Amino acid sequence: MPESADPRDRLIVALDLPDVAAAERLVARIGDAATVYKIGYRLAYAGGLDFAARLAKSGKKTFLDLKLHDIGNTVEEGVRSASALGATFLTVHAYPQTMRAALRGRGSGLKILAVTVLTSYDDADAAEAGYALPVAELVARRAEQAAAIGIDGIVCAAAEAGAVRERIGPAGLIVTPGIRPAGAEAGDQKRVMTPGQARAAGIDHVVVGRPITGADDPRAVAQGIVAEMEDA
Ligand SMILES: O=C(O)c1cc(=O)[nH]c(=O)n1[C@@H]1O[C@H](COP(=O)(O)O)[C@@H](O)[C@H]1O
Repeated sequence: MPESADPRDRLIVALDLPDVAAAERLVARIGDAATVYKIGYRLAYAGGLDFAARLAKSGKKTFLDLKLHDIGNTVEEGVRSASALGATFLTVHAYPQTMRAALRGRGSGLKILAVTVLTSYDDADAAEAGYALPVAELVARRAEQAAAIGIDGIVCAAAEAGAVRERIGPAGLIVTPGIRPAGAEAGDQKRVMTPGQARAAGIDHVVVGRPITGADDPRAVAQGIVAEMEDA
């Protein structure tokens, strides 16, 4: 994994907020304590894509969490459009057909991250959805396929980081949501670790939303997460 020059780059703040005004307020409150922001469904469908382009132009790194999965042509052209927004990261679901199409469509500077198994899933959820493999095996299988295809990074739970690193090698990125500072509510996250545990497991970036967006002092929480990973 390429050592990040700036430890703040290890934290990706999920801007899961109702509108651009709220996102602008949060980014301003966090200030220089964070450098990477993720725009997902909630904000993307509320003007967040234009905001993401502006945020990138302002010098922040942006992560378009659109979790693309469709027929090849639609994924390829969708990634091509997304590449024009100046983002650093974009998610697709880790289906081989989708991953191949995403690589065909991406512009320079955009890293494609493949979502293996959502961190809200445990083995029972995977079985309910019709997957024969337990989560850990499905993550490993998808990481192996992603590496063979040439995908830039993997989204998984920190619990799977070791198995994923074995399959993608040192250069691949491991990005882990489902991160909670000690004592924070897990909510709908089922595969959870603290920032320090995740860093010790060898991840490159953590994704954190509600512990920051819901905090009285979001800047302090962001600083604490970065510091905890520095100490791990
Ligand atoms: O692709 C993602 O970012 C993602 C993948 C995954 O497996 N689990 C997951 O929680 N996420 C996202 O990471 C963020 C986690 O938010 P919090 O649970 O509020 O910290 C949300 O924006 C999720 O959409």
